[in-house]
Amino acid sequence: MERVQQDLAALLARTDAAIVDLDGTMVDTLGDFAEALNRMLRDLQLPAIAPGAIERMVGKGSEHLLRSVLKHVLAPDQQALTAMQLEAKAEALYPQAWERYQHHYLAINGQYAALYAGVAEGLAALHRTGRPLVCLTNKPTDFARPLLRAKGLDGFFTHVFGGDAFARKKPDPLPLLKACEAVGTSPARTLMIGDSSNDAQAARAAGCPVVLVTYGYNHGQPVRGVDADGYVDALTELIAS
Ligand SMILES: O=C(O)COP(=O)(O)O
Ligand SMILES: [Mg+2]
Repeated sequence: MERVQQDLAALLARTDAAIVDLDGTMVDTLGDFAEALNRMLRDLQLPAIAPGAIERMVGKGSEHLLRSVLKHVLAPDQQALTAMQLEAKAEALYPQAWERYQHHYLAINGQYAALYAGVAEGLAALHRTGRPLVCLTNKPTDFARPLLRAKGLDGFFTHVFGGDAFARKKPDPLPLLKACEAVGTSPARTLMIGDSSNDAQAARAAGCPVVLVTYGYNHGQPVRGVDADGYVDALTELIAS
C-alpha cells in the first residue's frame, strides 16, 4: 500500500531539530558489513554470506546482525537441527564471532562504504537552517563516530548516539526521546529521518514526525509501505533550494 505524502516544506516548518539515522540513510555500509562479516566467518572457518542476505538483516544493531548471520550460515549444513539447537550453536560461537567482527569492522570501517547521493548537500542545507542535528544509529557508537569522520559528516552533528548509548535501541522510542532531551526540543517538533521501519516505529512511539529515504535497507521490504509522514529519494528534497 502506498502511503500519503505530506507536504515536506510544511512538515519541516513545524520542526526545531532533526535526528538522522546512519546506515542506509546517510552511508551505504553494505560493503563494510559484507567485508567485516566475511573476514569474521573465515576466521571461524564458516561459509561466506552474500551481501543480499546481509541487507535484510541490517538495522537492528550489530548483536542482532551477528546472530542472524551465524544462524544463516549454520542452517544449510544443519538441516537436522531444531530451532533451539541452531540458537544454541549460534550462541556458543557468538563471543568469538563478536570479538573477530569488531576487530575486522574497526580495521575496514568506511573503506567499503559510500555516501548516498545528496547526503552532504542535504545535511549542509539542513545545518544552514540552524537546527541542531543528532545522528542516532543502532550501530555501536565506536563504529559510528569514525565512520562519520571518515565521510566528512561529523561536523554537522551536535550529538552522535549509537545503539549502545541507551538501555534500548530503535524501534523502541527511548533513544529518540533521549536525543530530543539532549538538544532540548519536544518530540512533536523533532523530525526523524531514517530508512527503515525501525526508525518509523520508534518515531511514531516517541511522537516525532518521520520522513523515510527510499534507497536504504528496510529488511527487504518496500519502504513506501511503512507508516511515515513523507518519503524522499534524496536528502536534498527536504529543503527546497
Ligand atoms: O547497525 C545497524 O543495525 C544499522 O544501524 P542504523 O540503520 O540504525 O544506522
Ligand atoms: Mg538505517
